[in-house]
Amino acid sequence: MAYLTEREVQEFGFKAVGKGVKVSSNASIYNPELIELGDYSRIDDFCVISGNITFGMHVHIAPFCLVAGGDKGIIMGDFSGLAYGVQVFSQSDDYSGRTLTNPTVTAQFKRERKARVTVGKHVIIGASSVVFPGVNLAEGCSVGAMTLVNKSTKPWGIYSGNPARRIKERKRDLLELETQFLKEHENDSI
Ligand SMILES: CC(=O)SCCNC(=O)CCNC(=O)[C@H](O)C(C)(C)COP(=O)(O)OP(=O)(O)OC[C@H]1O[C@@H](n2cnc3c(N)ncnc32)[C@H](O)[C@@H]1OP(=O)(O)O
Repeated sequence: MAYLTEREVQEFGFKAVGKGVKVSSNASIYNPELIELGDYSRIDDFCVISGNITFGMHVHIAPFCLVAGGDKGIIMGDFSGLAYGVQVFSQSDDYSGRTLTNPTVTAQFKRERKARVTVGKHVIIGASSVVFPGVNLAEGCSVGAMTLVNKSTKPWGIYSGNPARRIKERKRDLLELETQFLKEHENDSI
């Protein structure tokens, strides 16, 4: 994958950018002045990243994801990630028929639902899943491929399906590995 150089990342105009951040030269980034990227976070090819967004450290966005932060924002915690083709929305049109829809129509004829999305620490979301506005994916959850997450989750569960259901408890072994990993990498410099 072709990533921007460290200097290009620094000069991109992000609100904040940590060390070791990688951004693909094939990603589409809008409103960089609203986007904060934590240490070692990585955005891969053909993603669209826009609006108010905060990534913690070691956040990974795999190819073909959409992260649409809008006004309300999307916050992703440390060590969280989106697999291929995940779409996270912080706003959506009114599908009931009470208003007009789509971005070619002015705001007075529409009623968009806008609400912040939070993706907790260590959350991983499987390929081609969709996350709706207002959802809080609590710390430690994993989400199976092709899942529709339309409601907030409780911590450390494995969720899948349409709509998402808690199918299993997620192990917390990774917390011990996190401690070891951070210890091993504490002297890394980039
Ligand atoms: C960066 C990268 O990782 S790139 C590759 C991206 N990887 C992915 O997207 C993989 C995500 N993983 C999954 O979807 C997995 O199936 C998991 C984590 C949801 C569950 O895996 P396991 O814990 O091994 O569960 P298991 O395979 O036993 O499935 C349990 C049940 O849930 C069902 N199920 C599993 N995954 C899904 C899913 N994504 N959607 C709907 N149902 C599912 C199974 O069919 C099974 O149902 P059954 O009991 O009626 O037979």
